[in-house]
Amino acid sequence: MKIELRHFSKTLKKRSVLTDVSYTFNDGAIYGLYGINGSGKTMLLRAMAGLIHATNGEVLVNDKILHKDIDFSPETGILIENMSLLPQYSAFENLKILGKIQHVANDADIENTLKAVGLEANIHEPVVKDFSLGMRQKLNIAQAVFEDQKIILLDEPTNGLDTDSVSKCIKLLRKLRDEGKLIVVATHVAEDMKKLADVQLHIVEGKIESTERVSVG
Ligand SMILES: Nc1ncnc2c1ncn2[C@@H]1O[C@H](COP(=O)(O)OP(=O)(O)OP(=O)(O)O)[C@@H](O)[C@H]1O
Repeated sequence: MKIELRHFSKTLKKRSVLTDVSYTFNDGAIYGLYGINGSGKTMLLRAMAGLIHATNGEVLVNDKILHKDIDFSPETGILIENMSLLPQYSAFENLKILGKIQHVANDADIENTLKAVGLEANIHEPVVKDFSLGMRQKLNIAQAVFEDQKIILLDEPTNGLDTDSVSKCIKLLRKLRDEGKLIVVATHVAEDMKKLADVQLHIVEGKIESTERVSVG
């Protein structure tokens, strides 16, 4: 798996939100996008997921150009802000319904993923009625990974999570990394970045200002 940005630029309302970004993301690593609010982390994830069109340049997923050769990669799992969960259904049912689109995950996969994110006690509770912010976030993480997606793009996955849950999330992502997935996580929390990312990308004003390969657990 590989995602390649080639001179990717995006202008919104006459403002450049991503400027000439070129970078290749490879599998078997966790990449951390780190930068202040508004620096362009979410936009970069959106570009990689095929959720925005380039003003200039292109994104290739496994050498296929997004919006030309393919619209999006079916092997990509995403957590981007304002995800919609079905409020009247339980965590288990939400994943079951999503899973019907691709038929990759079975009930055991769903239960195992919900356990890995720390939702085992709550999987059959109605979502909106009973779920806290952190519980909803865990379910968002679960939906991004439960179908064995080879590429996982997560925007601020630790938002709303307590310390134990952050550790669980990190453990899960490292396990997936070790299985050979390509993982990209955007965060403005320096501590999470240090614990998680094999490669840190510092995003400043819509550009990758620097990259650093570090060695984590
Ligand atoms: N629909 C839009 N129209 C115009 N500008 C936008 C739009 N959406 C986002 N932007 C701008 O794009 C820039 C990058 O936003 P982005 O959401 O990628 O930042 P971010 O690094 O993810 O920030 P945060 O840490 O707050 O989530 C910001 O300056 C933002 O104001």
